[in-house]
Amino acid sequence: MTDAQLPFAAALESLAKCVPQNLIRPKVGIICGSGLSTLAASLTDTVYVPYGEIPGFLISTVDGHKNSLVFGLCGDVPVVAMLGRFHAYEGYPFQKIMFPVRVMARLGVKNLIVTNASGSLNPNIPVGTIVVLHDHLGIPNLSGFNPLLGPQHDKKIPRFLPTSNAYSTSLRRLFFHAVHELGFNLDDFAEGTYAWVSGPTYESPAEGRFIRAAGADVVGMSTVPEVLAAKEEGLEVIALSLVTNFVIIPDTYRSIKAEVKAQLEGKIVEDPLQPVVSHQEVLEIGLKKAEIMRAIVERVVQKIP
Ligand SMILES: O=P(O)(O)O[C@H]1O[C@H](CO)[C@@H](O)[C@H]1O
Ligand code: HPA
Repeated sequence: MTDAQLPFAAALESLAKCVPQNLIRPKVGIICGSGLSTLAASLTDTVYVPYGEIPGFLISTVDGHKNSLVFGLCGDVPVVAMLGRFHAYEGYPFQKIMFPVRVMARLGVKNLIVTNASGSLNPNIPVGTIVVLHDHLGIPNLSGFNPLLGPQHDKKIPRFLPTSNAYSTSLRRLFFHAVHELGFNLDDFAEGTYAWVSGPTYESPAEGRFIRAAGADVVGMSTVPEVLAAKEEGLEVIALSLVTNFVIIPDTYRSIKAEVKAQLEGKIVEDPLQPVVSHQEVLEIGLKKAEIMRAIVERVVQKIP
């Protein structure tokens, strides 16, 4: 499928039928990451449209993703939020993963707030930190799986999209002003580079070490396709990553050979518990921190000129 075959007209028509006039031209779009669907909880006058009722939309199969587009007011600003997103590891093609962003752009959205859950690779960025992305390292982009590969579907969109300016400096500035105005300490928030991996496996230690060495601070399995589509559509983008776990990157490996040798010498060898990451843990941190994220996102939306 190419972008030209995506059902834009049908999606817009179906939304126009169920969303009232005062909400159908949202100014800001929000994508809620894993466990972060409550970001839209403070919207008023809400209208929920299940993804299943929008032509061209997929169904997220991941826990913590709610499968509705919600239109509503944030103060007096009309916004649209995706309660749940689509990931490549679900077996979905990139064109379809990016489709909702392109629909948002056609509805009139000019600013996109993308959120996600991520693992930290940086010892200075603890679990629970909200990281404002200033760059990304798209591992699939570098290995022949750039989401924008394919025919140029719209001559108005540049064939060679620059990405050095992917993350809006003005929205990032608004974010830190919002943090300050809400009484939070700026030093509790971080700025960093997001490594995008395809998933669905969490990183092996060697993979974690590799992307850390390449300069990433956090890692996740989403966001970059949406950001690329948003940039193609001319949107301003801010991406907020909630660190839900540390990527396990031991300095040394436990030597099973040494342990067996010790056992053979009659020594007692402990078998320590080896921690592993789980999506449950990701969702739990999301639940704990979503309220702070919601308050800041709400304030940022109000401050967008
Ligand atoms: O990026 P979001 O959708 O927030 O979710 C993150 O959490 C899931 C893994 O726990 C992956 O989907 C990863 O990308
Ligand atoms: N790795 C990749 N994606 C993630 C992680 C992680 O450690 N945590 C949440 N999403």
